[in-house]
Amino acid sequence: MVKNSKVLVVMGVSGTGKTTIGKLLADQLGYPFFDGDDFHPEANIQKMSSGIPLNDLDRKGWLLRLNALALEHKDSGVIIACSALKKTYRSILKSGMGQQLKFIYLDGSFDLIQSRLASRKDHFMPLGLLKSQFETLEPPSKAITVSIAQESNKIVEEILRQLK
Ligand SMILES: Nc1ncnc2c1ncn2[C@@H]1O[C@H](COP(=O)(O)OP(=O)(O)OP(=O)(O)O)[C@@H](O)[C@H]1O
Ligand SMILES: O=C(O)[C@H](O)[C@@H](O)[C@H](O)[C@H](O)CO
Repeated sequence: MVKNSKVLVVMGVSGTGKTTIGKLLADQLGYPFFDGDDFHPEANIQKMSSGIPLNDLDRKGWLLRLNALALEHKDSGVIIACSALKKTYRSILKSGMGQQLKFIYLDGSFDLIQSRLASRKDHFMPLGLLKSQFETLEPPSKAITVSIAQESNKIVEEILRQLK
């Protein structure tokens, strides 16, 4: 229920639509939206921009910052876009949150995401890192899972339906 889970983390690989869907969802629910990309230290951005995937250590401090953001908005509500690729990353994000944090997993095929990323402009994440994103991904078993092979508004409608 939205009532119990006011902190919603929109997750999935690069280009799956976290920012697009997260913003629309935030508008619908009246919660602020934060893009995890804006919380990376500069070194992480440099690394990804030069085509090198982040490792667990690179992501640790970033995930802790996002956990602090989640805790800060525990009672008021927030939407956070974060890849949250591994189970251990999701544990860090969820720390101290219990049932008040829910993951929304945007599920899509490599080919579909590749084609969307190929036409996306002005973003630091190179297309070449998509393979490593899929290799790192451990799909969540307990998440609201929605296929991205549909129009954005339909995805949001389905998420809202599953949150009820
Ligand atoms: N449902 C959709 N239908 C068509 N295009 C979409 C859909 N969702 C997102 N897109 C497009 O796909 C591209 C990737 O979306 P977006 O930037 O929201 O993904 P992201 O998961 O936030 O990526 P990143 O993690 O790399 O920041 C964008 O160009 C966006 O406009
Ligand atoms: O965990 C990661 O490797 C990162 O979060 C990436 O997923 C990017 O930040 C994001 O997707 C940018 O496009």
